[in-house]
Amino acid sequence: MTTYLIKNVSVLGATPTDLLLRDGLVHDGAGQSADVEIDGKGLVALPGLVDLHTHLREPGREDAETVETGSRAAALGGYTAVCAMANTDPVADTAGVVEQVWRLGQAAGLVDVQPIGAVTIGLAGEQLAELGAMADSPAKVRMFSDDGFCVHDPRLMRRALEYVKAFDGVIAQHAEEHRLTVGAQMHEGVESAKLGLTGWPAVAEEAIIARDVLLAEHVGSRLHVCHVSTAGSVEILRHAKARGVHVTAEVTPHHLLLTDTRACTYDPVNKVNPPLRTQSDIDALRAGLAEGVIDAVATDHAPHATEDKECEWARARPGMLGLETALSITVQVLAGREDAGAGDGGVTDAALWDLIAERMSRTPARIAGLTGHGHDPVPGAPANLTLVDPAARWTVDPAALASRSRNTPYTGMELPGRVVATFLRGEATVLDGKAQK
Ligand SMILES: NC(=O)N[C@@H](CC(=O)O)C(=O)O
Ligand SMILES: [Zn+2]
Ligand SMILES: [Zn+2]
Repeated sequence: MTTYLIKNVSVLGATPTDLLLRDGLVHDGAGQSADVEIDGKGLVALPGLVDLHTHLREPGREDAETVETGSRAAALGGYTAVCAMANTDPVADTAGVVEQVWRLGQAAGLVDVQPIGAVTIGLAGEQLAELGAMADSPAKVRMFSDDGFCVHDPRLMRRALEYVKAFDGVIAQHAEEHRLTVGAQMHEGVESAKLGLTGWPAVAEEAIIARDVLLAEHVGSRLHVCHVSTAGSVEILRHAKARGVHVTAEVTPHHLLLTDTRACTYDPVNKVNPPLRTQSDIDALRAGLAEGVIDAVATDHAPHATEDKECEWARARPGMLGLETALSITVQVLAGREDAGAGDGGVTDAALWDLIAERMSRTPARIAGLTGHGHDPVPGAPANLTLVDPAARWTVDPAALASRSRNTPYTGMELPGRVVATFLRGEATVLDGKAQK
């Protein structure tokens, strides 16, 4: 196995050091030699990023993404592990399907692919799926979600929360009161009124989060809230955490940056669930993320084939790409925030890099139970890490993305921070910004 010596790299903004990667571990590189030497000057070493919410589309929609193409996009984005959502075709609601996805991830060898199991059979919200069998499978599923749909029946949600306690599992909820979002096309507010499109009100998300934190408290289980998008949701989560409820939450990069005014383009690349909200929601989400009321940034990478996106708004599927842009967007959003203790976003901005490591690697690894991930790249740690050039700016070109789909909302935007290299158990998956497989 190739050994790597990374010279003069700043680990999370600290004074530059040399790191040696050998036998899948990080070692002190001082005075060492290796097969490949990397000039780390001006680069920041972060723990490999961990995504709690990725749609890989295999099995079923391999024309939009495969486990392999999605894994490549993830590695290029600085990720070493992704949690693959269950809304495939067939749905990942059996031990057989989750094992298949897990094996495809192993075969691709670019990131660790951790399948998420469905909560209910076929995501239909009627009968619990075989949660125990999925937990016992080689994929060792610990997180379950009907994402795309909400587990609507409170009795079923309660039973799912109770069931997964036996193996320290967690239910990840797509919080949407469907009866309030019938026909919804975008956020309900001033912009939807102007455009005459049916709105998806904030209360449809908040009502389910409020119900679920109470259920989680009642049964003493772990709840995770997917793609939190409103200021009111942040308030409910703050309240629940103060009460000691075992709830965690994620926010996507697009909900931290983009607003519902994007709908006026009628370009379905801006259509997503939950919908893009308002600037005051963004402000509350950013504050919640800095404060820790929101635990993690998760991409909700949702690739869609051209025919499902390049059509009229009402017919288009919701969802946007995220893996290859998440780190840059998060740096842009967090750099310079005083409440985050963040400085200029440069190589020595230790407060920023620590916050990024916390929200994009350590905490998501802990929530998903991925014990080999989320460790700072210091001697003794597993060599799952990424090297970022904070001074490099790049312009998003959909044609240059590794994802099989093209539905990025960031086309033409110039973003800070470029992933230079990613290592999975000491093996380079990305070098010089290029995928190695
Ligand atoms: N986020 C989306 O708009 N779409 C997701 C489903 C989901 O995350 O709810 C998808 O699978 O395409
Ligand atoms: Zn969802
Ligand atoms: Zn999703």
